[in-house]
Amino acid sequence: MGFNNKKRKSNPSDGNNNNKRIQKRDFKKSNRSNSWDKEPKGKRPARGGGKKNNGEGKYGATEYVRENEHFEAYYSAQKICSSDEDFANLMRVLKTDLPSSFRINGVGNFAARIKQRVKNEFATLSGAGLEDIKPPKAVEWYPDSGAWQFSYSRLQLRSVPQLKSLHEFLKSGQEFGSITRQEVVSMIPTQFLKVEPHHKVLDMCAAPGSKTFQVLEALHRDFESYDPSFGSFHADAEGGKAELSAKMPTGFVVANDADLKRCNLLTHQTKRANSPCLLVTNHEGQNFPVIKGEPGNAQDDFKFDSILCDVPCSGDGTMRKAPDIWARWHGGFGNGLHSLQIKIAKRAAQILKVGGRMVYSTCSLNPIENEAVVMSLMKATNGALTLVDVSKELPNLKRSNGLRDWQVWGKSNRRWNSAEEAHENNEKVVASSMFPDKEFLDTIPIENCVRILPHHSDTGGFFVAVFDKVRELDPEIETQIENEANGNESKKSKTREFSKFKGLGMAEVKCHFEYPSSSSNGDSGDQIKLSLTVEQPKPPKEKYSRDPQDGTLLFLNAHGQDQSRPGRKGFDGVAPVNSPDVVDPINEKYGIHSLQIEKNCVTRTAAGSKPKRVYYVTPNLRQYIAADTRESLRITAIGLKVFERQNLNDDKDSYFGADSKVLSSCNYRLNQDGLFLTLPFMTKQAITITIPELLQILKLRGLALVENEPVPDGSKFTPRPSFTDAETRKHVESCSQGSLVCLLRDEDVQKLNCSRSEFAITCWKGKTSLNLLVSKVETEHLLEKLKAHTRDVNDDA
Ligand SMILES: C[S@@+](CC[C@H](N)C(=O)[O-])C[C@H]1O[C@@H](n2cnc3c(N)ncnc32)[C@H](O)[C@@H]1O
Repeated sequence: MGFNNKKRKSNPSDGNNNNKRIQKRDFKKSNRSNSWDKEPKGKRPARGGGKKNNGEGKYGATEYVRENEHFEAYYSAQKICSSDEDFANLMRVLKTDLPSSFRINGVGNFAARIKQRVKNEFATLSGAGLEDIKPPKAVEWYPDSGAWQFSYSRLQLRSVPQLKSLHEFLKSGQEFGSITRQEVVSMIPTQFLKVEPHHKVLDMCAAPGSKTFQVLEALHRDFESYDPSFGSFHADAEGGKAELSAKMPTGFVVANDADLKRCNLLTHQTKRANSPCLLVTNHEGQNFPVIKGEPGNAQDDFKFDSILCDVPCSGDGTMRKAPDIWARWHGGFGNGLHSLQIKIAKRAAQILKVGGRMVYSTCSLNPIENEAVVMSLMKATNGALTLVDVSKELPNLKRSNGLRDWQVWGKSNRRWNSAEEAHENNEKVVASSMFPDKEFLDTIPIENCVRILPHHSDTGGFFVAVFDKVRELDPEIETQIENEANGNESKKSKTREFSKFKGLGMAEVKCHFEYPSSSSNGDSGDQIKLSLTVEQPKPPKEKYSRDPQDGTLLFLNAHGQDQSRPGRKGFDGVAPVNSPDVVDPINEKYGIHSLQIEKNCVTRTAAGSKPKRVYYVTPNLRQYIAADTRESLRITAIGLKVFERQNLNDDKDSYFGADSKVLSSCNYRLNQDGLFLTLPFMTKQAITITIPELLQILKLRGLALVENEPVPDGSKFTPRPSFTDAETRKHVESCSQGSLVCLLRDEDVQKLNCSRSEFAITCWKGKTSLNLLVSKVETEHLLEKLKAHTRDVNDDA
């Protein structure tokens, strides 16, 4: 047996080192999970052994040895199954590949059609090559057939002709955002969280964001029936605005992760939800900042209604998907992150509102990461939390109860009777909090924890515990949690202070403090080592090279008002942007004054430069970040992009043949993703077109303004047809150059039985042509959707 654990530091209980190791592995996995064409996770040889042969395995990749006597002995001793037979069943299923699964995204009117298609077309697949394979089936416990599971391998998906359309559907659906590939068990915690549209939610360990996406869906659930009316084109524009504000969630979600790269991945994954209620932050969960400023009471700490702690863990519940774990697993596999998991859960309990709900989850089978953490949390919070009995919730979900007793083993695969015994034998990571405290356990309903075992419903393994907060934490416990967090934070601020000169072309002095290992916060009085390094200046980074990390988060402030909170300053103390330059031209161009950009939008910019992108943020989320007067939140993404600067001075000066003099009055263009939000407020730059014109624009990615006038098409000029309808021509003429929106006419919307927003597209009017400003993927999707709608109409006729 070759255990690949040599790099593990001797004291993993602080979590940091192991954390990084596990994060790195997770990150690779999540990248791989984006494609339906790539090999299954874990189909790579584990360093240190576990490989069965070098030949081609079942699905064209190396097969793994899926056996580990210590694993079997450990979990048999933990009695995670009800009988020997049940355990044998578990072991059998653990050694098989995990079926694939996906969730149909509830956001958007398209969801119902997708469900219908899956039910009618894919759930009934049969024929040659599929004899031994069950067709996709709806996940029993997931509401409204919103989640599906199937067992085709990727090779089968690619090569069996009957599966071709399913394969295409999965690929394009994932890319466009109508479905999300997600493990069935990973869908569970958010269901127990019971998010309501008015909830302020914190997802503490959120990347890569599959659960955040579910939270966003829950927040936006009333929004699904929203169909914007457009300022100048709809008789009931005021009604449209009222509907927008009635259906826009008043809640929001803060999606946090300790790993910056993974925060960016999360931003990318959740972009498809088009939500102005999302804030992405980059903190260690255990140190997540407490913001002063509960609405209406600036003195109180801000508390969340719902908190999800999907903590980093050893992940041995994912063995079916990541079979390399078999070779690496040992008796101490679940010990390394136990202390960190407790710290994260305690911080969550502190910043949860009384009456709020918190869900703790892991993809581990291990009681050390599960029941032992729950026990420690319940002890630490001293009655402020109740461990909720959720046996009546999600009634079709097969599960078993939390364990009342368990054993603690070490990496030598020995069982320890106490932390002292383990320490004497050099297993320093073993902590007393890992051992079941029988007396205390008798006082809590630990069986209320939910264990999902892979053989219950042919899934991965998972653990969930649901807590309701029934009273505030005792003040001394609050102080203790706060001190732990502040201790860690103070280390960071010292480093920050010295990197103040970053990017100014001066030599940088970097200070590194090393605290004695016995101290978590450097206050122990033992010697602290300080080392200094001087780094020569690097060439300044290009501004806006990434988005949205660069620059400082600022509130737009059109007329120098709102002095109580003029703007969020960066560490370099830049002042808010001179925003009339931004706000006034946008208002003028799109007639969008009533959106109140200066009040509702934020941007990131460096001193003296114009913002590149303008993001809409819902009022309560804006209030939350505005309350962060100490600027302790490290924000990596926020809100929904509604306008984007069109740079007229670079090589796109004559963008699509537009006149730069005309455009320089407003060089911000509309963003397709934010249309549902901007449209009801627009009184200019929106036109209606016919169905054939829409079809042509989508197919040709634009139309000429004068018949057959050669128009720029990438690097060459090609003649394109023009608009055929006289009314459309009049509309196009009435708009100024730059970005505008094309919509279907009301009668066509009715004819196609679609919503007005479904086929609203942003275009760019140049001197000679009108060009699409929608990505290629989205264009294809719109085309497909338009064809489906017209087919339906023709079929009905
Ligand atoms: C199990 S994954 C979360 C999966 C995510 N909830 C989802 O459903 O997509 C655990 C995450 O915790 C993050 N993490 C590790 N240590 C952390 C800490 N101290 N605080 C917050 N996040 C942490 C990792 O970067 C990783 O993204």
